[in-house]
Amino acid sequence: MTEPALLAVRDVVRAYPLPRRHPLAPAGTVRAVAGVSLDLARGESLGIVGESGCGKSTLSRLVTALEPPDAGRVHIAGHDPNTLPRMALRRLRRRVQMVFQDPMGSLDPRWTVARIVAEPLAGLAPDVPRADRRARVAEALAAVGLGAEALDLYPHQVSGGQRQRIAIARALVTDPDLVVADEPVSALDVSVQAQVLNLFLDLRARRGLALLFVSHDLDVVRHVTERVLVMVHGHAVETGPTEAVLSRPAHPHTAALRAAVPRIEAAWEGRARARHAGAPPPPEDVRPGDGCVYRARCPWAVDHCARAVPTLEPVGPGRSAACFRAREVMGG
Ligand SMILES: Nc1ncnc2c1ncn2[C@@H]1O[C@H](COP(=O)(O)OP(=O)(O)OP(=O)(O)O)[C@@H](O)[C@H]1O
Repeated sequence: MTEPALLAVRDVVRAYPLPRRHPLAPAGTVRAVAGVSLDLARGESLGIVGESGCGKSTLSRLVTALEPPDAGRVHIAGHDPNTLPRMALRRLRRRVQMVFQDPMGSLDPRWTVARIVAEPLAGLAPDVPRADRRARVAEALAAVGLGAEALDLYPHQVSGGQRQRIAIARALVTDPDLVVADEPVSALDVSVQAQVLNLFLDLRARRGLALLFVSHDLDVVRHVTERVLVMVHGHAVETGPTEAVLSRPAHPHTAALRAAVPRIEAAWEGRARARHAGAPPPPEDVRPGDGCVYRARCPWAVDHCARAVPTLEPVGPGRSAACFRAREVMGG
């Protein structure tokens, strides 16, 4: 019998209530993820890219079963985590771990490194005897290049790069098959970003780890992933081998992301600031069933794009794009 895919995601949808602009305004929802499918095999790496607010983080919460989808399904190693009994869900969670953007925010400042890294073992792997936990923690720290001297330190006593290594060690301690990393280097100094990215590459090679890597930074995704999925307003609009997609985009949004990195960066930072001040309003130009999600911004849009919704169609080896004019965008 063939082994099921490590991760199989089909048409997942996740909607959130919109903040009301006025008490009398009708309640609405934003579809943060609007019907995305993806597959990931053991040892594979997939980058999820797109602008701020396109649904990358929501998608990563769905695939790690931190949230259930409103529609569609997520299967991890053949199991739907949202229907599993509690003990079976625990066993499955060991196999999928997450690394977040801000290690300062995701590591408890009152806990030692030893306790932080051991935490998933206590919660998800109660079968690992207490006496063995410290050895497992030391092994996970060694895997990220930290020695036993780190065990009794607190997060504020180490550098930003080391904090992210600790977060990665915590993700590795249950010996997962898949790590989902959500912007894991964007809070780090540029000088340490490369070290952490190389650590992900190294861990993949040594442990056969599958990696789902969320980032707004195309260069970062290019460095660490073999395949990429580009999102716009909750939709997957292009997917395929990373190098092929980023060097010769088939969707106008991929081309815009690639061409306008400084502009996108500025917008990303602006929105990140706005989010801290309160949730930014979602784009007004998109309604489900209202033609192509990208058409309002698309330099290539034609009348047809307002009448029909493009679906992902093959555009090359292992590649697909959701654009009626993909072949023209590719210049072929
Ligand atoms: N818990 C939530 N409650 C309400 N709205 C949410 C929630 N999480 C996400 N959203 C909304 O869903 C949309 C997608 O957000 P998400 O954080 O998934 O995007 P993102 O691409 O990861 O953005 P960023 O790069 O800024 O993190 C946004 O409009 C956001 O405001």
